[in-house]
Amino acid sequence: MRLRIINPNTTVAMTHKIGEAARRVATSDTTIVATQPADGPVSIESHFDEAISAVGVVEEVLAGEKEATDAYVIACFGDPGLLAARELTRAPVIGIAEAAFHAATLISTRFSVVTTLSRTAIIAEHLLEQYGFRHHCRRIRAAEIPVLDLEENGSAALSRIVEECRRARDEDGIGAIVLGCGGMADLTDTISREVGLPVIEGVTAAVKLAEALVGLGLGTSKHGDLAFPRPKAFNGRFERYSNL
Ligand SMILES: NC(=O)NC1=NC(=O)NC1=O
Repeated sequence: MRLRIINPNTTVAMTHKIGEAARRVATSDTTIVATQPADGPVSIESHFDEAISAVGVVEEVLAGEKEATDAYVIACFGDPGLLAARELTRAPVIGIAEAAFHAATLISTRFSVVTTLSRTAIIAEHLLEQYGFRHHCRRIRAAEIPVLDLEENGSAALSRIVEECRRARDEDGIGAIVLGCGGMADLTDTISREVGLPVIEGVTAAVKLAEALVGLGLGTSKHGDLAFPRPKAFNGRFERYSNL
């Protein structure tokens, strides 16, 4: 199968990191295509960044539809553009937050999230509510690191994430920790060893869920609200979306 993993921000180094993490867990007959939009924010740390990045996600799904793509992963913890992307394809589209929450509830009754900046915590909170996992999550913590610090060798990012994971382990009464950023895709093993709890990271969880859905012959339902958008005219810079 061909899996397109979309980094919704425009930082190529993070796309490569996400792609490598995905390839480490994918089966031998899964081809991973890791991409990012040409236009958009270098990192996603606010509602505004999310809104702009959703257009890039849509562009990447439209591109994937021209290449016989079997599944898509949206590799940003806010799952930007997830439902819009699902309307554009019959393939499964999985967000890394949604995937991580599902995986966490299958191995623990309670989990905490450790994300980047506390101002993005509300985005994860909204997703927990939307996906029905609110009562499984004890707390959404932030290591207070800008997303792109995760790309800086020698930054304090890893130590701050580990510290916050240790606090979650000791204070939250949980069985697992969810890492709240696609940029943490390469940190799972290190953090799990340091903290001594199962650590779930959304990129790898989403890849395996995508493989499972494709293996079951399941894709995005076209009955109801995820049907293809009604053809219509779009004006201005979005004219290319007319009558999709
Ligand atoms: N909570 C987050 O840090 N989300 C993210 N921002 C990005 O640019 N990628 C993410 O996964």
